[in-house]
Amino acid sequence: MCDTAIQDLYAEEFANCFGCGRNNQHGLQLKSHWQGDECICRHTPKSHYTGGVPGFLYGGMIASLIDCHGAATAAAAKSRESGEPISRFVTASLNVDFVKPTPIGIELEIRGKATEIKNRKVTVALQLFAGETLCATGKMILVQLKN
Ligand SMILES: CCCCCCCCCCCCCC(=O)SCCNC(=O)CCNC(=O)[C@H](O)C(C)(C)COP(=O)(O)OP(=O)(O)OC[C@H]1O[C@@H](n2cnc3c(N)ncnc32)[C@H](O)[C@@H]1OP(=O)(O)O
Repeated sequence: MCDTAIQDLYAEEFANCFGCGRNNQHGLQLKSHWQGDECICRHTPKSHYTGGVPGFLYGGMIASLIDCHGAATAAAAKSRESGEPISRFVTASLNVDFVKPTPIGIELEIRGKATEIKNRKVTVALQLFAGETLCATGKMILVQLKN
């Protein structure tokens, strides 16, 4: 696994995101790492992010985890393909399927893979696991910000 998180390579002006900005002291500060042929993010949500039934995670938080990790996956995949430094991608489209209720209290693992890279546009497929259980999947289209 690469030691440096993708988000720690974002330019300073793009490092303020609530979900993954290293400069956002009130945010989740998610970290994503390239491993093999995919990108991995691990996070244990706090209990107040419940969806209303204690012990289960709010769907909006699930979407946030997928969203930020998808952006990191796109940035890493594009950088690996082009040989250029990590750049910032933003979400143009985000689709989430909630497969099973997601428990709070255990570490979640989100796995991302780029399925298509076309110029500034990257398509990413994501899976969110709680232990061995697949709880959600995502499909995203991300666009590289222009310089
Ligand atoms: C300090 C500098 C500040 C800079 C400001 C940054 C603001 C960042 C915003 C804050 C974010 C904060 C972080 C967050 O929270 S990210 C979550 C929230 N996301 C946003 O707020 C993004 C808002 N949208 C936009 O800014 C623009 O629409 C973007 C940048 C996404 C594209 O507009 P842009 O003019 O750059 O590109 P383009 O229109 O030439 O498209 C390029 C390619 O992508 C394809 N495509 C596009 N959309 C879709 C779609 N929905 N489905 C399928 N495909 C889509 C399009 O067909 C084309 O493909 P192709 O025809 O070449 O094959």
